[in-house]
Amino acid sequence: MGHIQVPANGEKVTVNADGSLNVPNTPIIPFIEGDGIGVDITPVMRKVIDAAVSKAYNDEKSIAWMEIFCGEKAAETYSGDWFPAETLEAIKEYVVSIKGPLTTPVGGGFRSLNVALRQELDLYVCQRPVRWFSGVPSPVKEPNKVDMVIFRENSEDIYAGIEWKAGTDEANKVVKFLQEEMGVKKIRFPQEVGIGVKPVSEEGTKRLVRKALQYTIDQDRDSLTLVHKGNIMKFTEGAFADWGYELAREEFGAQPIDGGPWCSFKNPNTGKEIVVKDVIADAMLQQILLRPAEYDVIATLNLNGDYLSDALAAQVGGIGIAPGANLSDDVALFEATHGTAPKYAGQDKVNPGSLILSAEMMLRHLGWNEAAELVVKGMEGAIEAKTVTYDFERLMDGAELKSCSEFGEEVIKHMA
Ligand SMILES: NC(=O)C1=CN([C@@H]2O[C@H](COP(=O)(O)OP(=O)(O)OC[C@H]3O[C@@H](n4cnc5c(N)ncnc54)[C@H](OP(=O)(O)O)[C@@H]3O)[C@@H](O)[C@H]2O)C=CC1
Ligand SMILES: O=C(O)CCC(=O)C(=O)O
Ligand SMILES: [Mg+2]
Repeated sequence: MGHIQVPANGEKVTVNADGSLNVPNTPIIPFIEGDGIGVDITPVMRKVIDAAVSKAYNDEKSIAWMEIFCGEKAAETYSGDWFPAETLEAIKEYVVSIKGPLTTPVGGGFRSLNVALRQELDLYVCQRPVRWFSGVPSPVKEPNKVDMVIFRENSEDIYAGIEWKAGTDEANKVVKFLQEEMGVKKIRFPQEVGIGVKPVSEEGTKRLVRKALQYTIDQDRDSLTLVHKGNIMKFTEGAFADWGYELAREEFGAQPIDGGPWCSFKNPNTGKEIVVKDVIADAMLQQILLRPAEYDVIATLNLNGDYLSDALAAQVGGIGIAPGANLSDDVALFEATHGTAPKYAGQDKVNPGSLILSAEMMLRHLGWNEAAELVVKGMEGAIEAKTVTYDFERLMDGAELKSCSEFGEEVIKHMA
């Protein structure tokens, strides 16, 4: 049964044949409130975005928010269905939407609702920009040197959840197949072993790296780094790097540097050199701490991207301020990097910055850059005034502790 109420005052965003968007003055934007702290941060995000849009366009534009359901609120609304079909349909039909974090139901048949959403909608890019806002407390000496954009492959890898529990018939069958038909002798304890599969394809890799390189060109960035553990997992992570370089050479005309595999090409818009390089994943975790200025756009596999996102976020203030987007060729679903932080749920305490900045990305995606600029101005102003939530307050000298909703009010105040 349908539970989505379509706002009467709004219109749909549509996609043109060339992939660009038609954005009406009152676009209908579906939102999922989210579990845990979703109840705290989502209303604050909406209020901040409404204020920015109203101010930027003199009330000539506004967002017609449309609540859609997933996770715990869906289970309550749809008699136990955590993942309603009409939610998926709405995300597809309305093209641009935003979500709060989701918990995975225990025994609900889903490994992760977030991963399921990405898979069902083929949102193959997880784009996570990481940059420092002046005044944000950081554990590193020069957080201003961190300015990277992660393109995390969002549909493949060990993250796809193809695995079998130890001791089950399925796990035993896979082990038997590997040993008897594939000649595998390296399974250390074959009797009681959980076993997983790591699919990484040429098509999946190339479509991700293509998006990352196009972004590098469009945003006039300096380099793209392929992050992988190909020295150990040669045919999955190693192939990711090989296919990434191949794409750079074949589709972007990159030429090898000193015999390769690093290569470079000229940005067709600016003539500036773009370097395509690679770094092994464990070394990358050191590099981002010691030499962050050398890294710009990053393309990586699903699990590496998950780890890198939180590690990089920590360098610029933590996951309370880390935004993101899940993208296919036409659908965009914006979401924070963090999860449901259940211990803080309903306390009006956490930092809504991550979801606000995810919505700021959404405004830019809609072409509403003036409103996006106001959001950034408001965030910068609130942080510089040291009126911040607990996560920043505990690390800042002389800061004034604000609740989640009060921080939202501060952001709005500083848009003026
Ligand atoms: N996309 C999604 O919907 C995601 C969902 N999840 C799910 O969320 C649940 C909880 O995961 P968990 O591993 O605890 O990770 P979380 O990201 O939910 O929280 C970990 C810690 O990060 C800090 N934190 C998170 N969000 C904020 C915020 N808005 N403001 C300030 N600090 C914040 C808190 O740190 P401190 O304690 O130091 O204050 C918190 O305890 C799991 O079910 C997981 O699967 C996880 C990641 C993404
Ligand atoms: O889906 C989840 O529960 C976790 C996902 C996650 O950590 C991420 O996408 O960064
Ligand atoms: Mg994560």
